[in-house]
Amino acid sequence: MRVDVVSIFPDYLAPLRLSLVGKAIETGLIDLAVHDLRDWTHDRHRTVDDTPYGGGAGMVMRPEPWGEALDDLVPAGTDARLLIMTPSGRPFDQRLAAELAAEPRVIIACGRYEGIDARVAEHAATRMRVDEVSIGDYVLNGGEAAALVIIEAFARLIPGVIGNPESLAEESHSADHDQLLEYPVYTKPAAWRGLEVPEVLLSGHHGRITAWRHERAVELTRRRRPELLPDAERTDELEVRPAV
Ligand SMILES: Nc1ccc2ncsc2c1
Repeated sequence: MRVDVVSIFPDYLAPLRLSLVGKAIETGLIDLAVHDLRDWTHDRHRTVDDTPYGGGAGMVMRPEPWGEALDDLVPAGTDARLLIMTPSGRPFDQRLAAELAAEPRVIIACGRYEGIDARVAEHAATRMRVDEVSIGDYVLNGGEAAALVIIEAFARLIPGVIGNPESLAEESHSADHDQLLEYPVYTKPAAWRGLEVPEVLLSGHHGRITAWRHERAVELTRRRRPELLPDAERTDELEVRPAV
């Protein structure tokens, strides 16, 4: 898979050369190229922003550098998927991560300031698939952190990137795990600062361990993310219990 990232802070993407994604790059599973948007400017100050039409605070990223960058990175007739990082985008989730892991080519546009001129997405959509994507409802200074999150999330799903693919199976939000949150995990020592590992996990009884883990996953999901519960596991907190 080829991944291009365009940003005015390309060094922000340096961590991608480390750890899991870095290994995938070294082994050739991922071909990563990070570009400085200012390479597609032509004025002395390498200007990438301007004041917003209609007024308002802040600055907007000019369309011309983005247009030229995408022209160079995605020649006519190339099949590519453009992800534009923006707080007003569709929520990023594991389903989208899995979709992206299967793409041959992904370009990630990291917006800054008040955002990128809307015509960039509109024009790109005439010749490639475009998704405006958000990693959550909070304030960041730009899209670079989001690009790091999204690349890690889909890169680890590419076959061969993770050593043991079985470890993908039971992770929180994975389709194999009914979208439940992951159950609590423990390792040695069996007792630590007066806290014991749940006895069932030491029992060697795999059926009981599996059941206990599912119960803990449902309990955790019900408490922290009830909207993720499958219908079969939903119980109404205010459920009226018959008087004894
Ligand atoms: N502030 C903010 C929040 C989410 C997000 N996702 C991609 S860029 C971005 C920026």
